[in-house]
Amino acid sequence: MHDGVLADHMRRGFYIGRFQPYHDGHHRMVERIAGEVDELVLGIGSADDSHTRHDPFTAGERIMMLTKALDDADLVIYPVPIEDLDRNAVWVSHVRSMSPTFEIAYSNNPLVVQLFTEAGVEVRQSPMFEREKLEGTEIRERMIADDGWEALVPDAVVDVVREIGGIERIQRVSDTDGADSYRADATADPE
Ligand SMILES: Nc1ncnc2c1ncn2[C@@H]1O[C@H](COP(=O)(O)OP(=O)(O)OP(=O)(O)O)[C@@H](O)[C@H]1O
Ligand SMILES: NC(=O)c1ccc[n+]([C@@H]2O[C@H](COP(=O)(O)O)[C@@H](O)[C@H]2O)c1
Repeated sequence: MHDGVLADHMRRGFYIGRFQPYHDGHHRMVERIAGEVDELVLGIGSADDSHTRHDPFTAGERIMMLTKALDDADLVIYPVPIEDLDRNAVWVSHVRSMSPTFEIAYSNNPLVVQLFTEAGVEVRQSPMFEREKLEGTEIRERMIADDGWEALVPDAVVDVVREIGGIERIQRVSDTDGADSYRADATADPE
């Protein structure tokens, strides 16, 4: 089939987040997006970050979370890891180089909105859903306390977090964050 014909009938969106973890706020946003596009690229932002209090989960683990959570959705999804760059000015080109093509970008992140808008990409925002609790930072704090986080993420995400030992990991790395913990001698005297 000719590309132009396909584009006339099918819309593909792009939604990027760190998804640390993928939670019910993200899920509600994707459900809303599903009413507007046929296919959705899910950009796994800061893809190379993991094993810290702020970014506990690897790109692969985040792919598992959102793929399983969206198993029943009436939407074709393409999870694509996107590493960070030092230069915001070329970030949209970087995204495009990694992603299937898309017509609409979805984000509530002001920098992401700014960069896509400057690049001439249509950007759509959504309301924030129950933001007082549907926030990655709040959910990670609850994971560290292992108290009440399960109700704020899709059931499939609970399963993935349990499968990968995610609670033990975030508890452990949140104790050692700030130390150069990948170096065995990080706390040793440099002399
Ligand atoms: N509750 C929510 N309702 C609607 N959109 C949300 C909600 N939470 C996050 N988003 C949006 O989803 C995108 C990805 O967000 P992100 O992965 O940073 O989650 P977060 O909850 O803001 O996490 P963190 O606290 O770790 O920054 C952003 O555009 C963000 O504004
Ligand atoms: N210069 C860059 O690398 C650049 C610019 C804008 C957004 N991002 C990334 O896009 C993602 C945006 O997601 P959030 O809305 O979850 O913050 C983050 O991972 C952020 O680091 C990276």
